[in-house]
Amino acid sequence: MNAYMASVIEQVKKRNAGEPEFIQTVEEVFHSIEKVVETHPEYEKTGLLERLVEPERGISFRVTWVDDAGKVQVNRGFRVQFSSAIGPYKGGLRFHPSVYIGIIKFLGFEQIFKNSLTGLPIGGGKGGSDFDPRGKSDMEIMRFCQAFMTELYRHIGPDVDVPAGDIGVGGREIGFLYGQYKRIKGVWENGVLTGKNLEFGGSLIRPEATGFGATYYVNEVLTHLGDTMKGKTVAISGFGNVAWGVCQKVTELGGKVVTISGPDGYVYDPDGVVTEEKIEYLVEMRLSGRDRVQDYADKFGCKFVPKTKPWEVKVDICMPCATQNEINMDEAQKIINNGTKYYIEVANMPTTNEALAFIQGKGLVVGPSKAVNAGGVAVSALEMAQNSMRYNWSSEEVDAKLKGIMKNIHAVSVEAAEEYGLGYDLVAGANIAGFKKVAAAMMAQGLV
Ligand SMILES: NC(=O)C1=CN([C@@H]2O[C@H](COP(=O)(O)OP(=O)(O)OC[C@H]3O[C@@H](n4cnc5c(N)ncnc54)[C@H](OP(=O)(O)O)[C@@H]3O)[C@@H](O)[C@H]2O)C=CC1
Ligand SMILES: O=C(O)CCC(=O)C(=O)O
Repeated sequence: MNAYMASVIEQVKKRNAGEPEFIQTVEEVFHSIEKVVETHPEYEKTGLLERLVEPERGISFRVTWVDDAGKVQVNRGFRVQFSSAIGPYKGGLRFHPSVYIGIIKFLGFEQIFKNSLTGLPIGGGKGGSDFDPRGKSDMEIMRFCQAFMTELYRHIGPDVDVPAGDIGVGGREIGFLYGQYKRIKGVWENGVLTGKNLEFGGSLIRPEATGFGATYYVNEVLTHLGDTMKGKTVAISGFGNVAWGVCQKVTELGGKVVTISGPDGYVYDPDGVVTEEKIEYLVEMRLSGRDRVQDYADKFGCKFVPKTKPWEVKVDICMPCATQNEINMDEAQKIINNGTKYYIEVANMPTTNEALAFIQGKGLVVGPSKAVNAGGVAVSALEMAQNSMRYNWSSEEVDAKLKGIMKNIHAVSVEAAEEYGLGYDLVAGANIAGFKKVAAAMMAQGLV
């Protein structure tokens, strides 16, 4: 790596010691954009990379709430407003016990480039809490969300920062958060959050957008390579919001998802998660708050493998849909041994940098998460547009726009990789295309 970029990485490591996920994503992006930075000496003169890796603003706050037993609970809340170079900060909220500032910064940094790739005017941000929703009653979730928003409201707004869902945050939580925002502000500003229910300004297709978008992206890859989804077997991890959207769209396109997974293990369903009943059951399992995928195997009479990830199953396409760094070198080796041809990241940063390089080195076609899962935030931006217009598009209209956005993300990634002589490298292409737009906006806006 060139001296300028190496020195910025050194600084990132020093300043953010104890935040390995954040350091990992910075290294991953820098690895891809080296050739771009080399042809733009003005980036070094203006400290562009140093500015890019430092959030514009970050807040950490106490969230005090009372559980059903009357006991006072204290959690930690975060919002990192990473970059407003191309639009208001935009990105989800994650409620999970593993959340700490390093997770929020890694997700916020990824969001900058992902949001840029959508072609829509949205900057990068992310937030969340170490609150564990598992086993909590609706009332506990509501009290937590109200307490969280009681601090967050002063930092967000439809033209400032627009949070949405991520792991542990779905329509129910967004509803409680919006109710509290409205109560405090006393105005109808539903563009402040996305992922809302339809009755108060949500967009059709938002719940399924990440999974649908990911599948549209895979379809672009297959078409580009003269292949098709028809008859393909697909392994996925996770069983949440993203996973069920993938199951539904893969089925529609003629493929078959044969695995799902949870913290308890994975399910192998050779007939595929293809019927409406099975897909609806995934949604039910997630809403139950039990976080157990074995329930699916028990209900539909298929194989359950405890405490194991699904990558040992032989399939044509692997699509990790659960969480960060779920694929390390051991899991990557299994994917290679199975002769899988397409490795498509859907969860945010599901692959360690070492495993990603290994998989790419073995010649698999790799779709990077920033590009593949961008359909979720893209439809969130369409929700913002509908809220501003005080109007709703039909599901056909939103779906057509989503399809167009995913097609374009693939196309600009291909073009960017080719421009720098990198061939069909979708990882580098996505990073370069996302970065170039943000860098151009930063250069035009002066030293901020
Ligand atoms: N929802 C959206 O619109 C978008 C989501 N994504 C990404 O897609 C992925 C799946 O999201 P979603 O469908 O909502 O999630 P899921 O409902 O599938 O839940 C994630 C799963 O990952 C498990 N997990 C294991 N380790 C961790 C960890 N360290 N942190 C968090 N979860 C962990 C969780 O189990 P356990 O709780 O037991 O650990 C849970 O089963 C995530 O990476 C998310 O960031 C990306 C773009 C948009
Ligand atoms: O819809 C959004 O604003 C954010 C989705 C998200 O958190 C993500 O893209 O990882």
